[in-house]
Amino acid sequence: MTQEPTTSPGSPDFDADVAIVGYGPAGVTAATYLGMQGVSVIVLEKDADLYSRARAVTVNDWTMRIFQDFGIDEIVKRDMDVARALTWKTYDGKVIFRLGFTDGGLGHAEYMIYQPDMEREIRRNAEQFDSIDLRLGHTFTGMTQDAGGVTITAQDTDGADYRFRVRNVLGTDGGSSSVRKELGFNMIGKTRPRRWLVIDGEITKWWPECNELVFWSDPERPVVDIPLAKGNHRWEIPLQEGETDADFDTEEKVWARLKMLGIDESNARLKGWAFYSHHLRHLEAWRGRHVTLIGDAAHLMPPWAGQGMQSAIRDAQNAAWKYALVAKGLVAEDILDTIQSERWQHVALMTEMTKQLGFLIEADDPKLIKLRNTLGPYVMHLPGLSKKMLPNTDTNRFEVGWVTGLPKKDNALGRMIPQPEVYATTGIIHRLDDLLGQGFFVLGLDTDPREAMTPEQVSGWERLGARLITVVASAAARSDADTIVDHTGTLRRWMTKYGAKIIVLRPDRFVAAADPTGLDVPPARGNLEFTAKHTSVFPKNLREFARSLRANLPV
Ligand SMILES: O=C(O)CCc1cccc(O)c1
Repeated sequence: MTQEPTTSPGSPDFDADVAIVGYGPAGVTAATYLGMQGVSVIVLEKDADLYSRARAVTVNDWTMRIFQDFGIDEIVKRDMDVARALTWKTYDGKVIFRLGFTDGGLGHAEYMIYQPDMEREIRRNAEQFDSIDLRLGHTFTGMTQDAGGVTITAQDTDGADYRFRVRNVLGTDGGSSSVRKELGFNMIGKTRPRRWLVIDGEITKWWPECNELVFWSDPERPVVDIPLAKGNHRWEIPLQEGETDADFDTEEKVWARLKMLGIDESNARLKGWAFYSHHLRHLEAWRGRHVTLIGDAAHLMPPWAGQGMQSAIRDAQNAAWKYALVAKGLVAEDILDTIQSERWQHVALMTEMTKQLGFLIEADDPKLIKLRNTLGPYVMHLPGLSKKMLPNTDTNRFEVGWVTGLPKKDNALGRMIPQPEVYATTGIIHRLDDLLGQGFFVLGLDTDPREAMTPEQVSGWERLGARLITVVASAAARSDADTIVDHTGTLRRWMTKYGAKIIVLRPDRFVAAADPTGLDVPPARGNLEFTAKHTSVFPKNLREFARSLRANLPV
């Protein structure tokens, strides 16, 4: 049966402003941000129930900052354990490499998670938004695009066909994305030849190292040994030459492999196992007219740095506020091109970093192993190594996107602002984001932004809903509703480091504009055109950029 499109109040030609296809962590993140803005969303998710197996294992400070936006960081944390380090060890106990997680200044730690619990919580939170029309068990079957929008065809839980119409679509339907297939977009890249057996269990009796994240680095028995939250545990084991999935088709055979690691039925309960091939693939273009693909639908990386799901969540954050501006008619749809340009830089870096970490476990050439085991213990003491090798505030940066001007080493453009504690007129201490809330903010250091900006700049940002705020060192300097007190001096040091008295923050906490580079609202495509002319500063294309990042990594 084909139902005719219905109309929704507020947008007579559309059933909703946005369709989200896929309700994994990226889909929920995007839907939540849009729901918070009252933007109407139809979500299609083919599975009726939450996927019960853990896939992602960790979240870092940026992802937690997103959950803080949702007001649920303290809630999800109850089901998480703080992660401290990644350690590569040999079975005789020698530590060949160790990377500690450092405080990136974003206001959160790194956590080990149990994905089904985390997902249940973010889904539960999203239920509060009336503008989200969640259709679980509904399958996306196709779409047609025209100048005004997209008509989507879908199947409901009874298998009945129907269609509806939206302005824009966000494809968050994972590695096997139907939206991507419908667009006819193909990913480029490689699939690694090794197949991995991934075993999930629950600890029933403690064993040494059961709470340590260890990459057992042995050519015969390499294992990624991961303590998940709440007593859950995961072992990632590459299949050896000649082994196939069929060699692990019974519990007995899976136990036999675990027993080689010293784990048996007295230590753990087996919850399940699966086989994975690791992909290094991405789309050259994420956007096709009114449709943008993000997360695994646009890029795939191996798991060793715990960055796959998190990259998808960050893509969703980046996309959602832009989709909201477009839905409200505040910025031209061209802004959607900056989702890829901004996010690809970070995704490429995370992919390269993952490959480097993978080398430390997958190496099977005896010469390389010798080199790794000899040099690793020295290299790991190099100052600043974990800052180089793990995601942090410096690498969170983007250079090509929705900013006014050209991001450079010594300016604030495209950087995520740290999150110190601050207070306002009540004197109650808050984390910065909690005090600000969602939206655009113009921050003036000891300066009322209105006095430092042109009336056009002020009205341009206010049109996007910006609040103008003066940042002072102490309440004695000034105290009114538009003042925040940076009593730790963190914002002052950060802005001063980048030579800015005024910065404009986007809803994702990245700097869109700053003095002295310029305080105008960026054009819809930001500096995309502008950077193309600056090939001496920016590589000709982003693949080349990823290659240069790889060359600059320390191992
Ligand atoms: O191999 C995996 O699945 C991820 C291991 C991991 C966990 C936590 C942090 C991190 O950087 C990597």
